[in-house]
Amino acid sequence: MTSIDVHDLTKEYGSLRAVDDLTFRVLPGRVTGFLGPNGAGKSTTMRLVLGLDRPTSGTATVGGRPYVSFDEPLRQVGALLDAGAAHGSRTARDHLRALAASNRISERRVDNVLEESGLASVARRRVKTYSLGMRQRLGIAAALLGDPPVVLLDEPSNGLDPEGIIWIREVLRRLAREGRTVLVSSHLMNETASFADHLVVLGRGRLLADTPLREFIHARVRPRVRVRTTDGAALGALLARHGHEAVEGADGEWTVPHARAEDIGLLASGAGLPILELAAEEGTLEEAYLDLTAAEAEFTAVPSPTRPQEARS
Ligand SMILES: Nc1ncnc2c1ncn2[C@@H]1O[C@H](COP(=O)(O)OP(=O)(O)OP(=O)(O)O)[C@@H](O)[C@H]1O
Repeated sequence: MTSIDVHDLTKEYGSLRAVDDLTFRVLPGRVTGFLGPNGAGKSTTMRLVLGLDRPTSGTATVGGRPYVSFDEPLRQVGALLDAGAAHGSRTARDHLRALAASNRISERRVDNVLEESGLASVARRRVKTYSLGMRQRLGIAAALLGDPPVVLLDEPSNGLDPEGIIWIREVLRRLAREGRTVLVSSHLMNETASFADHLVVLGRGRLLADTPLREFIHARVRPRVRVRTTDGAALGALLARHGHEAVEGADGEWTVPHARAEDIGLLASGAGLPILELAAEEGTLEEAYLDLTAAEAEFTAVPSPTRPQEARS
């Protein structure tokens, strides 16, 4: 089983603690979304896993070994950290061929990943002529080149067109289905919700959550029911009589927190109100994430400085 293990990991840059005593495990067979505000320490953690930086203390290993101990690392771990990493004066094909040669990967595999990433027709163009999205596709192609059991991608959707976003989503789901270990950072909550099974969330270098996606949402956002009938006012009164703290929307529809669609439907039809719309609404990852990070900001907020008029008196 090839997991990524981060144990008591700390990284300081001068007086700044970018990663603060972090412990978590990324398991195979699922996509783990790696979330957190700007500067939370996601990229630093990935760099430490990839041996691109040395930890101040603690360890980061892949399959129980430090990344630097692998002879042919691209066959063990595929990574996209910086889409600008390819040499601009090389063609995409030559870039991948050089990577392949240094890791004993076949030329056929180079053609396969060029095809898979949608770059086959532009593979002989110099990378400096590539758009952001094309560079991003090349970075993802390089990450997949060695057919590795572990894949780390930092913001893979960045710059991709809608077709590319669907493509990367399907690639991530497939990698997980094949039993690989997949860690993906993103700021796009809808996107993350579409491919992740599990989440690791950082805030100021510390672990805020390590939990399945569904549980993360359900613990923070109450499900609700949306209901619309021919008589909004009567429906509102009915809901209030039954103890529901419902909120009326602009079109006369009501949103009922903490309720089940079947209960609300029966209630309305029992009162003779024709139902025009009835839907159970799940909370979104964005709502749950903002709830968590707002709570974190509150918890760590520094006391506001003395106001000027108070200072003067
Ligand atoms: N080489 C470095 N030297 C000094 N400080 C650094 C270095 N690399 C990162 N940092 C700092 O470490 C903190 C964590 O940065 P990091 O890039 O890991 O965050 P992130 O979660 O990936 O953010 P983003 O979502 O914006 O990419 C930030 O305060 C950043 O300024």
